[in-house]
Amino acid sequence: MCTLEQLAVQLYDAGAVRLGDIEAKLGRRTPVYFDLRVVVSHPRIMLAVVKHLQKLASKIHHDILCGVPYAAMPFAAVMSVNTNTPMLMKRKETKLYATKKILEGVFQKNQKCLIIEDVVTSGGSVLETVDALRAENLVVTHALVVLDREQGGASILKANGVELKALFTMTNLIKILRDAGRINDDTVDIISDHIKVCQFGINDSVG
Ligand SMILES: O=c1ccn([C@@H]2O[C@H](COP(=O)(O)O)[C@@H](O)[C@H]2O)c(=O)[nH]1
Repeated sequence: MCTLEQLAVQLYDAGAVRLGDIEAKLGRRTPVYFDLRVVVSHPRIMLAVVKHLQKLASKIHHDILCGVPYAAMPFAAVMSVNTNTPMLMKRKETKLYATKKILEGVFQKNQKCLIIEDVVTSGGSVLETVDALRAENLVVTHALVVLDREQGGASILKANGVELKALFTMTNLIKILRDAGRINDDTVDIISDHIKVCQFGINDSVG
């Protein structure tokens, strides 16, 4: 299995790190955006991400997996197959005809569901999935994420009874990329300043 440092560089070289003045969720601006959707085009990187997620998952008791739609669903699907763990698919919107479901897949009340996510900023996307799972009497205590942007999402999730475990934090990812010569000190400073200033709290709208 490659190291997290090697994985960070592979993600950067595959185009998963976008730098500049970028529009993020709800019209907010960010100097860095992580687009982990590119990983579906790189099976070896997919496998590397998933193996690291599986290592974290192996320390958390769970019966079933659920990826946050849509970017994390391929990660959850590959983990499910590799570890022979059933998975659920959460829809963004409830299906309007036939089954009228928000969750697809077979599950039982009180099963422990482990959430898989690509990036956490405010934690709002993870919370939407937590709410849908808990509404169906599944037990959710943990979420795994590839990147925690360290903008308050982990604390908001903790306040909602969900412990977040990340492969990378923003701080260690940009340090790895700087040490590997992919980004310079100025970029590191701009991103670090943004993270300090752009924080979410439990009273902010995280939708
Ligand atoms: O760099 C980023 C930041 C966010 N995303 C996507 O947004 C949500 C996470 O934002 P929350 O505020 O925590 O809901 C997540 O589902 C990502 O897919 C991103 O891709 N890259």
